[in-house]
Amino acid sequence: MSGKLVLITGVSGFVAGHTAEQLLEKGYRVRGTARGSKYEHLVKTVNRPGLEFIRVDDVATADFSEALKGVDAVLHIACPLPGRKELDETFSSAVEGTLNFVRQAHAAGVRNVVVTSSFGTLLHPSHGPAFSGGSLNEKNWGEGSRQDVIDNNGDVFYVYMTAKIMAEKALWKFVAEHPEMDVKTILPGYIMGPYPRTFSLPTSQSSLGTNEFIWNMIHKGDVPIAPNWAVDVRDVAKGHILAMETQGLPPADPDHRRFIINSATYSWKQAAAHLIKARPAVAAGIIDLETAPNPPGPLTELDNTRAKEVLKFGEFITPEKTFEDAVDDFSSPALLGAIAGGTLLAYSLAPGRKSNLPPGPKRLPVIGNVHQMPQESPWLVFSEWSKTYGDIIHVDVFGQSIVIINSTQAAKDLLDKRSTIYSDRPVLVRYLKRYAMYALLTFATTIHQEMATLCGYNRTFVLQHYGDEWRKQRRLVAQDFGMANCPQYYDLQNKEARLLVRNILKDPSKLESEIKLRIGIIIIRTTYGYYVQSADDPILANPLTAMDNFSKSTAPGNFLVDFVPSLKGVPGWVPGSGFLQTAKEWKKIMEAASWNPVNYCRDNLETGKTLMPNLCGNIYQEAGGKLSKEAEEQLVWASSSVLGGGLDTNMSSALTFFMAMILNPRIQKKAQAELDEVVGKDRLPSISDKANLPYIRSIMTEVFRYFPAIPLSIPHASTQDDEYNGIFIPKGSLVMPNVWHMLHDPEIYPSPMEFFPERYNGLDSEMEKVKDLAFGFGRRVCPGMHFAEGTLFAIIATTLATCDILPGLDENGNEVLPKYRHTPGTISFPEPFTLRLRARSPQATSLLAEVSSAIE
Ligand code: HEM
Repeated sequence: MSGKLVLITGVSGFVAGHTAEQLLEKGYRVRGTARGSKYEHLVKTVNRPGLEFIRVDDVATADFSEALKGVDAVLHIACPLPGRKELDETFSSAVEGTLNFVRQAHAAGVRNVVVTSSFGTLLHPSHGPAFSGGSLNEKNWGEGSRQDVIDNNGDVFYVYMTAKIMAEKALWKFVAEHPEMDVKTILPGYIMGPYPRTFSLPTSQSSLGTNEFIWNMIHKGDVPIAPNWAVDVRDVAKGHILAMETQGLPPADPDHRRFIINSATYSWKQAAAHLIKARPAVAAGIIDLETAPNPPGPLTELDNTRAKEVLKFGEFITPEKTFEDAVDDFSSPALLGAIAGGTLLAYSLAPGRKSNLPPGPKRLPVIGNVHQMPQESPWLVFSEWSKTYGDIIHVDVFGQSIVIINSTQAAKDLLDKRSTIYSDRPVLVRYLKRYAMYALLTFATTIHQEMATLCGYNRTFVLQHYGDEWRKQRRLVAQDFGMANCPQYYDLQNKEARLLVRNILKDPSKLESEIKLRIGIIIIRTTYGYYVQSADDPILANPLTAMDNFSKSTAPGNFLVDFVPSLKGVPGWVPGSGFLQTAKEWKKIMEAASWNPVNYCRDNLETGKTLMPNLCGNIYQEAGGKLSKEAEEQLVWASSSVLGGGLDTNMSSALTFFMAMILNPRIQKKAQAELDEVVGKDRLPSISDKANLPYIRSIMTEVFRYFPAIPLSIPHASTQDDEYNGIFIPKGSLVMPNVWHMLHDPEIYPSPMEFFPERYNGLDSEMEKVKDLAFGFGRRVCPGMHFAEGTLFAIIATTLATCDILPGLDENGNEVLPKYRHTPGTISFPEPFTLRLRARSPQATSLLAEVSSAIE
């Protein structure tokens, strides 16, 4: 068939590039399709006799008539990956990406068609069959459905495999209707190996393809738990060509026309052991794989007998050679140079996408993005980075765009002004989770991990995508805790603040537990109309246990399912699937914690036991005592977000207040003078005094600034491609405002590490600027901010009016001052410290003693 013309789609890709090279070597002529910018690049940079290019932008919709002219056979290798499209769009572009091309090939009279499919079509997207021993052959088919993907929260593997299954099934349906077509499909394992030399080398880590696994393995990275089916890219190319050349198979029969192309099952441990010997130069970069999690069951083989017998494939390249050649390519100066220049901002290399980083050595090295990601107090590290990289740091962590914003202006421009496209919450894709969890985003991953999802924590709107369900739940909370409604809860907040001070005065060692209890009481009472009696009251204790489980479930590495989300489909008997049981139990606790108080509220409305007003009670009363099932569910999950959103945050700020006061006796004196003058000593202050107490307001604001409870806010996600000041921000970016940095900018807040309420000159307009940052942005801004201020103000004013706050003492009676140190996590607390309270006067003590602890 020498001299015949073969059309290859997506010719600049890893497999297609090798296929083109091998065809040229065999004497074929090759026409390759490429998308716009790649096409331009190829035309300028590649000049090889027998090889021509044609521009095709979207395989799902393009007109291939020009491309198909005079063609003898076609190899359809271009593969539209799931990317960040809507689900239906992903599926239809996968199916149409195949059908559109094959239909046109048929219309153009081209019969010989080879289509690249995937091992993913052989098994269920859960990967269960991959870890059950035995072997898979071409007769196996995976079942994937849209509902399955949704049930698995859009897990990337589910999306990818389901799209591939749908596309290949649609193809065989078409072939059945057109039996004159000579179609074959190629099902490769994990494709690895060297890059084709005719085309440019990858220019970013995220474009290394599956070779990225090897790259990570030799750069102190981690390796995925995968079925370990290894095939050399050159063999995949060879498989396409042999399939194209093989004639006379039974027509329209997928059972004889699908070909698994796979060399062997080859574990990471085997690969590591081999490379340490064969390529000692990379040995130091390989982590100890003995500690890597084991697959959940015995690996299944991919049976390549049909390729050997029907295609006369001959010997496959061994995985050892594949790994060696890939590693050799990695150390080629050309590839290293290309990557080192661009990985931090992989986007910057695509046309129209710009880097904001200066060229040259200041760029973080390629792997540094992940390994340099700070584990503790990342806001402090990002703040340092801003000195080098500027106000917007755009990091690519294994293909996930993360935008760290260190400037108030940029945060407001993007998250407030463009809130229509920056109000989503991130779904952290598998790789980001896998790698960054260890390093970067303990805080961000806390909100979107698989275990957390299994336990049902993703149902409250704090974690939800920007959409209808979020909107409905949020409306309920925002309306009840909005500014105008807050005064209805002042009495309760005042009373609990007073009981708090009275109890800590008695026993200062209870500082933390008492703050937690009192804030818990306030929130449960205002949300459900139930007055919590003690810390072990199940109505408070259950949600606290649920929150605690949430932290455990989201702690990096605690649950294997976080590493392989698709394990959720694994049957319970598979070793290692114990997490399913735990998830079940924790889900039960979460459900009880969320439903019980709502049930209490509803069922006791008529008896009068439900204390009014309260969020749920108000909603039931408005609806005449009964809600539809859907509305009730919304209320349950909306109300459960109040404790989650309001407890730790308020508690952190209250602790910061006590810490700052211990360190600043001068400020205490000045605040007490204001309180004595405005409120007098005959009564306790109240939230209604707030308007007349500018210095107390300034202290409260300075608490928010000095030690913001959520220093990196809760990350938002973008839902559209965007550009800001020449920087391209891709759709799906995780956007993280470094609020701590903004509130410690010395240009705006001189001597930022000093607790200095005078910096606001008593001006509310200046104080608002702090709250504008500390409570988040745009449509996601904290709906409880006014309510939270009420609680905190009551605690600050009551404590200062009645007590002096003194440092705790060590065992020798020496004063111990607290240190400005953060605990890790999304919500950060000052590190534990001790204090003493001293009543300012007998009168203050008796005013506190008079506070009733009756249920109200
Ligand atoms: C000092 C106390 C508090 C601080 C510092 C604080 C801060 C924040 C911040 C920074 C966010 C993220 C906003 C964003 O994504 O841009 C947030 C969200 C949220 N907060 Fe607060 N908060 C506090 C108290 C409360 C209280 C008392 C409630 C209960 C009413 C509450 C409920 C929520 C909820 C439900 C969200 C999620 C909003 C959404 O995703 O749409 N917070 N908060």
